[in-house]
Amino acid sequence: MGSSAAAARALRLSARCARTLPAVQAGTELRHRASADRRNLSVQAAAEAGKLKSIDDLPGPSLPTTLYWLFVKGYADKSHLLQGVQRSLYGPIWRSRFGPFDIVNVASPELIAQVIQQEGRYPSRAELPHWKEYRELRGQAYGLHVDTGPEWYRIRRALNPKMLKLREVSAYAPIIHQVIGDLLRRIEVLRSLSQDQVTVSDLASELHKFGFEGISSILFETRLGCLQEDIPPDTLRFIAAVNEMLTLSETVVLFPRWSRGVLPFWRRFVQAWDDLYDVARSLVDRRIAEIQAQVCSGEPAEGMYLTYLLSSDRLSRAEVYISLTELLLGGVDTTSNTLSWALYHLARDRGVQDRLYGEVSAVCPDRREPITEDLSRMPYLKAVIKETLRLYPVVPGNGRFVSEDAVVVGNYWFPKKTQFHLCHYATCHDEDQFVDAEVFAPKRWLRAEAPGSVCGRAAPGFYRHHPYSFLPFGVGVRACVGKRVAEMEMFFALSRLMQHYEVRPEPGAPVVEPKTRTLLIPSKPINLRFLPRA
Ligand code: HEM
Repeated sequence: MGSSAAAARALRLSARCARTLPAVQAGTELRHRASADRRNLSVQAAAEAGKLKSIDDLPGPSLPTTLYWLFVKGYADKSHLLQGVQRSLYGPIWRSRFGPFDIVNVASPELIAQVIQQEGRYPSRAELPHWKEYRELRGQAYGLHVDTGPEWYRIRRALNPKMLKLREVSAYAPIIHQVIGDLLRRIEVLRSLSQDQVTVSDLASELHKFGFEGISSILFETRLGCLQEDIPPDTLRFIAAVNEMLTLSETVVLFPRWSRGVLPFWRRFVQAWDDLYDVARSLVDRRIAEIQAQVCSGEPAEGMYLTYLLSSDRLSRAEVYISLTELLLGGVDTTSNTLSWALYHLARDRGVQDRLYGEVSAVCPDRREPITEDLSRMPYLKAVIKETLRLYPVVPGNGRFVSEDAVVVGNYWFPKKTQFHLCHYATCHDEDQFVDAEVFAPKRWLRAEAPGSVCGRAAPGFYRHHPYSFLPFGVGVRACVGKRVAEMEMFFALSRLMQHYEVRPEPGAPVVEPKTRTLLIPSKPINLRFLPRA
């Protein structure tokens, strides 16, 4: 264990030495520091003058109250709902303490904006001591989620260009369409095997395979065949490991280090991470071998994401492994759950589905595959995805660990190293921000439409929600690196599914509520009927 941790440290040190910040950047950093110091002095002065309250003045539940809510009232897997309950009890900012956590919850867009504005140059979501411990145990690089400060930023800058630039991401359209073609064939097979010849059961699990195939075809430039009849064992292993790791991550962090050998959680957590990492590493290695073979035979080594990352030479091999593991981890459940919820609502709302179908067939007649340029003429398609993410933000609560400076939020002063929890689920479901907040109404996102009613109720101010009340991909330099890829996958998949099928719920299908397992996921299987369009 000691030697692998030392290897990781050596790797990080050598990376640091090789990439000393250029003078210009250092200058900017000094200026940034100076202005932060000035702000800090005025914050400190205000606090000392007694104008500001302190963290100890915040309202919030005691430990027994929290335990009561979680385990007696049953909010343990519905922590997204607890945000709204606690906001109504304590107001838009409150403190909760639980095990090793001491958290300041923020549940109004104005206060969330204040936290983000003070997040500093290298924002951090949360300290993940148990993820760090695992990486040190295995001698791996830290990667995006664990690394902090300039080290995080260096990795992020290497990953951004082929993920966040629209022009670059458009190059992935053909491969995404190929994968969607496989999804359509898979749906045909599943329908034909079902009792009534139209139902696809547990849609979310099928869309997980689609999500895995989609993102890995971009990242690893390899088709894995996740949507074929015989699903590759590594795909199943990865999907199971994501579930296990995310579930255990919430538990492991509560227990002290000495319990690692006594309780079963840590061992299972390590095994889940091993599976995630091994799958990603073997995909990277497979592609590297292909590239080497291409180069040896004089062929140009062309590719998409991984080829670019390797050839840019900005990350060490260990950093490439962990970055690809993290991109894969971020890119499967997020898009697949969002698509599941979108289809779930479209099936229940014929009006919305007809309108979406009308838009898709007007822009892409005769089932023409949409191209990136078509998307600017599909505002309703975008509105459907936005509305889905508003009702079901996959990341229902985000974090900011403000480590560099003291900050002021509301009229409270917080010392540095305060952990903030940004309650996005609560703000997305806030009636003050979104009229008829619990109703699936994509048209609320269409600015061109005259303000009217969502469900028969007049709604002046309809569109005027605060921009920080809806941040499904986060915000600022730390925002989701896969946003553009995710949107493209979801826009194309949904429009092609609409071209081919009308979706309907099973007769007597139950209402499916979301539950929290770090991410917001369906609490029961979603089964839908896929009726072929004429
Ligand atoms: C519906 C789809 C998705 C949603 C709603 C989503 C949402 C988010 C959110 C809220 C964050 C935190 C941002 C912040 O702290 O401000 C995040 C981070 C991240 N996402 Fe996504 N995501 C999605 C798809 C993807 C995809 C497809 C990928 C991979 C290609 C991905 C990879 C990541 C990574 C690696 C991070 C960490 C970035 C960092 O810490 O620098 N996500 N995502």
